[in-house]
Amino acid sequence: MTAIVGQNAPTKHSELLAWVEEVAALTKPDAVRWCDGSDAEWKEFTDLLVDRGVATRLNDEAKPNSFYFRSDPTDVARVEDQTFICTETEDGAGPTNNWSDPAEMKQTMGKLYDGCMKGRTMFVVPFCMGPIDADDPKFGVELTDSEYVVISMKIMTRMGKDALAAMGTDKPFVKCLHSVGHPIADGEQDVAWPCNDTKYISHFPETREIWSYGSGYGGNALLGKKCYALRIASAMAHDEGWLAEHMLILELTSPENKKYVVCAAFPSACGKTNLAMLEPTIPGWTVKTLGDDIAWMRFGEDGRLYAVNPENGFFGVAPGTGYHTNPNAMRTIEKGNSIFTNVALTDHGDVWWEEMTSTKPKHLTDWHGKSWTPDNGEKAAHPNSRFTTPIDQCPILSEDFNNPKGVPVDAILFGGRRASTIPLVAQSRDWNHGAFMGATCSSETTAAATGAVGVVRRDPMAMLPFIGYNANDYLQHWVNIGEKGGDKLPAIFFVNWFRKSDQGKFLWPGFGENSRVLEWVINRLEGKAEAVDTPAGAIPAEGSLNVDGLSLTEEDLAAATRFNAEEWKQEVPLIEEWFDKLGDVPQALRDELDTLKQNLS
Ligand SMILES: Nc1nc2c(ncn2[C@@H]2O[C@H](COP(=O)(O)OP(=O)(O)OP(=O)(O)O)[C@@H](O)[C@H]2O)c(=O)[nH]1
Ligand SMILES: O=C([O-])CC(=O)C(=O)O
Ligand SMILES: [Mn+2]
Repeated sequence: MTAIVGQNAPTKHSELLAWVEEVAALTKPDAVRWCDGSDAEWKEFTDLLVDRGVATRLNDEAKPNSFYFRSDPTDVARVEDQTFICTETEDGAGPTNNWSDPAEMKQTMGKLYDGCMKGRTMFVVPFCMGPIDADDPKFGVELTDSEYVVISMKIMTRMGKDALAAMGTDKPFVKCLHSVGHPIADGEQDVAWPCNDTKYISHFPETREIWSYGSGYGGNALLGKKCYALRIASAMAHDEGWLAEHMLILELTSPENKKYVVCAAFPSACGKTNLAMLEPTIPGWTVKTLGDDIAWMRFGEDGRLYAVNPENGFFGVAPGTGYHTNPNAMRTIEKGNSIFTNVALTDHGDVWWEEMTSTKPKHLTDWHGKSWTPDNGEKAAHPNSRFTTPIDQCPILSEDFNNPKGVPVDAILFGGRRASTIPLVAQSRDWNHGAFMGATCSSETTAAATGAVGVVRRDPMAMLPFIGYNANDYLQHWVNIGEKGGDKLPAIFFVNWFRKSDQGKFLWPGFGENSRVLEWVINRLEGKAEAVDTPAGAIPAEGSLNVDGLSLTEEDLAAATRFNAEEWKQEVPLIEEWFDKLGDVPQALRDELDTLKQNLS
């Protein structure tokens, strides 16, 4: 194996070479292949996957150069129960993460990795999170035995020979080890979606390493995404004085032609992709997209916070995406060069999912590979089925997407999926109140992670599954950023598109109409919108939210936007319970809870 690694290696990076050799010796692949990220490589891999019957090439007229995958039905989402933060002390991982001792975890997983790539090729996938020409480019190398992961990483990151060249001979990189955990014995046939019932998604923030085993699903297997750009990066950000957050980034231009940048943190499958690509329904406003899932925010020379999207593609929730909800996502995927996983296949070789079109096709092949008709009572696409598509195909991509310095942030929104209590929009009094809003954010669980759907849980800054260290230290870091940034920091708001009527209907139409809330947010920054102070923050005064041309009854509008003291009195003990669970919550946030209680009484 040494010979194979050494001979073909297009790098002289000694630490990388040694690590590739070490992993190859452990996992025992049949071959090692260095990936260059070229179009020829993409063609070779996708041809091979189609020949093997693993992928289906979509109809070239509908989705050129695009491929369809069905996963194993057990491997469809992130596995939070099997996700670990491995730090020297248990306190390092804090009260919200699964903790394991690093040495113990490496021993357990070392046994699983032993020979796990037999019958497969180990791919070496160099990548950079964020622009390669950044001042301090953040490199990674993923070693994986999955071709699906390689082609997905080509879409989602700056992957291949340019990243490898920029790493030189000694630049630091995050070691990302991944195996589907499904060796092929001599003479055995491979399966379409190899994986293993035993899964571990482990992070070693102190040594900046990731070990993933047993899953091929996005958030578990594309290690540049949640594992690196959130869990490991949040630990880096803590040490280096910046923020790595589960946020979209959008640029908004007002009718006066003034530009603003808004970042928004919503939990998984709660509307980031949709808001990032929003088509405003109000005249004169335009939106451009910078990112739909992750924002890295650093202080610029002028003392403001600047946001960069470390990714290079979208890994978006398919169901609910259509021309009526997110036309820009549809236009992005229609250009092709995309991967679709666990959606349904039409009889014409195109893809379909629930709510993509208002009428359902007469016949489909569903995500299980079974014949499907509209009357069979089952969903054709898995609720967490996804499209993987290059960001540069987005018709409203901001010119600043590749700007290594990022864009200065004017406002941060936190949000969740709450049927009651939380008003459509509320502005925080100041940074610490905003951090309190983020820290106490709660949301109904979605299909993006395995486990029950629709259960309300606290999800601080939409980062509960993604904080790579102690959650209290993370919250303290937010407070510290507030002290450092002072009055140059973005204003913080809380939004909730998901409040429901007593009949269980969404009160607010959402999607493009959310532009009205963005307009109110900007008008607040400009001192042009009236608000009413409530214990939950400042909410729109009557008439200050633009509802021109919106078909919504007065009652529904009032119900969507109102502050209800009774509901908030019920919320307080839940927040107290949450803080008790966290334990060592920053004093500044405990003070905010006291203020809330005082204001309510
Ligand atoms: N009612 C309502 N639903 C929305 C709105 N925006 C998004 N959704 C729904 O939220 C779900 C997922 O939204 P996405 O935008 O893909 O979620 P995301 O936050 O990008 O999720 P991850 O990629 O998992 O981090 C879909 O089912 C959408 O239809 C909205 O304004 N109102
Ligand atoms: O990580 C994933 O698989 C997809 C995602 O954005 C999330 O779950 O928040
Ligand atoms: Mn996400």
